[in-house]
Amino acid sequence: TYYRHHRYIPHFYRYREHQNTNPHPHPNTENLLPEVSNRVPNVAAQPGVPTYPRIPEVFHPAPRALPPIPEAFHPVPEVVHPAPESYRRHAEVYRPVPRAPSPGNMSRIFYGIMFDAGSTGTRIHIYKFIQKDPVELPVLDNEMYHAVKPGLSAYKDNIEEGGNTVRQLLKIAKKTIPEDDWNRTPVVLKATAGLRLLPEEKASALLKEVQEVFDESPFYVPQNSVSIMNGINEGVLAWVTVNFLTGHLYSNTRRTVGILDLGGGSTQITFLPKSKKTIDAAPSSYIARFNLFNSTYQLYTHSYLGNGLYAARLATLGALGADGLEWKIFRSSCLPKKFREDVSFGGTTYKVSGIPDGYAGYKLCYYEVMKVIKGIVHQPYEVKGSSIFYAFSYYFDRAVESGLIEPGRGGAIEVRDFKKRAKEVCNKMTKYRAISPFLCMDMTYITCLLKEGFGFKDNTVLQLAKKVNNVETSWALGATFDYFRNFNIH
Ligand SMILES: O=c1ccn([C@@H]2O[C@H](COP(=O)(O)OP(=O)(O)O)[C@@H](O)[C@H]2O)c(=O)[nH]1
Repeated sequence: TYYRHHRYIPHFYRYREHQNTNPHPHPNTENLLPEVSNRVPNVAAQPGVPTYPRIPEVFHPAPRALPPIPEAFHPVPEVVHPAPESYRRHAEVYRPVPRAPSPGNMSRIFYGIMFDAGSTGTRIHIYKFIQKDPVELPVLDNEMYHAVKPGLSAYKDNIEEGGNTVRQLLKIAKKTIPEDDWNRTPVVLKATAGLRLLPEEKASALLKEVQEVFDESPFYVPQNSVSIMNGINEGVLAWVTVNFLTGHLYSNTRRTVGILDLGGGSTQITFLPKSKKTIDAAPSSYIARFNLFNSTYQLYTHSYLGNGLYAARLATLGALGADGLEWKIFRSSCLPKKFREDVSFGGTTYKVSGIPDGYAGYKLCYYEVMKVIKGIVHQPYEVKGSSIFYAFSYYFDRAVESGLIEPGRGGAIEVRDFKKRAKEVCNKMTKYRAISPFLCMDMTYITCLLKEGFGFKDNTVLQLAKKVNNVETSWALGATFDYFRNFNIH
C-alpha cells in the first residue's frame, strides 16, 4: 500500500464554451477534428453566475456545435458507439450532503474509490480531491493504491473468498478516508478481461457477491457500481487518463498520445486519428465517439480479448480451451528445455514445459506466437507514422524485467529494442531463467504483437510508463472522473 502525493489541477473541469464558426459542416470534411479557436465567450457577466478563466482549448474537437452544458464541468467520456454501459442509462445524480464550511477554511475534500478487477489482480485506487472554493475546480491531491493477487476470476468456484478480497481492500479505504466522508464517497468496481472470459453465470455470481460487500460497506454505492466494463471503455478511459496526466487534454498543442495497454487477458490500442483515412479504413466498431468538455472525440480503439499476456501464453502453448488438462502437458520452444511447472490463469491450472529433447530459441518461438497474433487483423494506417504511444501495464513490467528500462524511471524505447532483447533472452534462456522462465515467450509475444499485430515499424518510439506525474497509468482515473458530476456544486 502506498500513497502518491500529488498535486494536479484537472483543468478540464473548468467550464468553457465553444464558439463554433461552422455549426453544420459537411459530414465528409477532410479534417474531421479541426482546431477550434478558444475565444472567450462574448457574454456579459450575470449576477450570481460565476465567470471562468480562459483556458486552453482541447484540440481536435469535432466540427459540431454542441449545446452548452449547464454544469461547470462535464468530463464524462460517454462512449456512444456501441451502446453505452447500463449504468449510464440509469444515470443518477448524487448530491453530497452539504456541510457547513469551517470558518476560515472553505476547502472541501472529496474522495473516490475505484476498484480495477483485472484478470491477474484486484486493485483499489483511492483518489483524494480538494475543492478550494465553489468556483475553483477540484485538484487531484493524491492517490492511494493497493493490489492483491490473484484476480477475482480465480475465485470463480469460491465466490465468498472472492468477495473477501474486496472486503479486505475496503478496509484500507476505511483507514484512508475520514469517517465523516464515507457516506458521500462513491465506491465502484469495474472488471475487465478476467470476468469477460468466464462463463456468464460465474461472472454474475462474482459480481453479485461484490455488490453485497459494497452494500454492507459504509460508502456511497451508486447504481450499477459493480459491472464488467466493455473493452471500448477500457481503451477510451485509459486514453483519457494518460492524456490528462500528460497535459494533452488542455494544452494548446495539436498532439495527443496514443496508448498501448497489455493486460493479462486482453490488450488495448487507442489513439486519436490525425487523418480521416484512418477512421474510414477502420471497422466501424473500432471508432468510439464520446463527449468530453463540450467536445466530441472520435478515437480509434480496440480491445483484443484473449491477447493479454497470460491468455497469450496459454494460447501459444495450445492450452486455451483444451481438454484433458489433468494429464496433458503443454510444450513450447519458447520455454527453457528443462522447465516444467503447473501454471494457473483464471482459476484453471495447466501443466506446461519446455521441449526437453527439441530446440528452443527466438525463431521457433516467434513462429509459435504468430498463431496467437493471427486474431489481430486490423493494422491502423497511422501506426506507420510518427505518433507517440504510451505503453504501460505488462509492456512496462517486461521491459523492466528484461533490463530494457529502469524500474523507477521508464523511458522511451523503439519497437526494435523489444525485438533485440527478445532474441537475446530466447537465445540465452538459462541466463534469464531465474528472472522468469516465461521471459522469452513474453518478449517474443510483445515484439510480434507490436510488429505483426498492430503493424508498428521497427523505429516507432514507445514511451514506457508505469506512472505519469506520480499517478498510475490505468483506466481507473479516467473512470473515476465519471463520478465527478456527482460532486458538482454549481
Ligand atoms: O493500476 C494498475 C492496473 C494494472 N496494472 C498492471 O497492469 C497489468 C494487469 O493487467 P490485468 O491482468 O488487470 O489485465 P486485464 O485483466 O485487463 O487483461 C499488470 O502488469 C498490473 O501490474 C498496474 O500496474 N496498475
